[in-house]
Amino acid sequence: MASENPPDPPGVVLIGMPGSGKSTVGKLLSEQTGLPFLDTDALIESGESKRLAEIIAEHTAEGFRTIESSYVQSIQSAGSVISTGGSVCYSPQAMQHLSTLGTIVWLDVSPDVLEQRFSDAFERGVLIEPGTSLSDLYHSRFPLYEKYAQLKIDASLLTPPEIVSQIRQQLAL
Ligand SMILES: Nc1ncnc2c1ncn2[C@@H]1O[C@H](COP(=O)(O)OP(=O)(O)OP(=O)(O)O)[C@@H](O)[C@H]1O
Ligand SMILES: O=C(O)C1=C[C@@H](O)[C@@H](O)[C@H](O)C1
Ligand SMILES: [Mg+2]
Repeated sequence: MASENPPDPPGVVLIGMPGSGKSTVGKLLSEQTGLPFLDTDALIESGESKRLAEIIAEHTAEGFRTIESSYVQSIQSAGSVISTGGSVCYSPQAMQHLSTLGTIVWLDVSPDVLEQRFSDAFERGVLIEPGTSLSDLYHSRFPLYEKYAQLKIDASLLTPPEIVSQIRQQLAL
């Protein structure tokens, strides 16, 4: 787990698997704390004027990672709540930049629960190899999320308000 001191001003950066609740929890945390909200997936879609699935289809998974990394590195909003895309963990440069914008909080949700939340991973444009399960993806990304997270929330059995409450308590927000 990363151990850098939280940045000032106290932003929050949410990372984790697709479907782990980063966007849902991020919006709620922003509403409760008054910190501005930014979703990097929305930033990319708006910048490219295309849906994520279209961008991935056009540029391949590797191309999407490069695009995502570039958008994330352009963010200047320290002191915000930033919900990231699940694949941002593949870019060390993006993760380094995010660590200057806020405390990196990992919403860890088990593959079983993720499966129940959505079954259309391919349609959503998740960077997952055909024939690979969400569970495989979870286990392959686990070490990356663990490496960059400064705070891990075991979020499988919690509601969004409960997750927000834990984050606020842990970060004194
Ligand atoms: N704690 C939770 N309990 C139950 N359902 C949840 C929880 N958090 C999110 N959800 C639901 O799971 C789905 C995915 O949530 P959300 O879009 O916030 O995930 P995400 O991490 O932002 O995914 P992505 O990486 O694809 O952007 C939504 O339908 C949302 O309502
Ligand atoms: O986890 C992933 O591979 C992704 C998650 C989404 O949030 C998007 O960032 C994109 O569709 C890739
Ligand atoms: Mg999201």
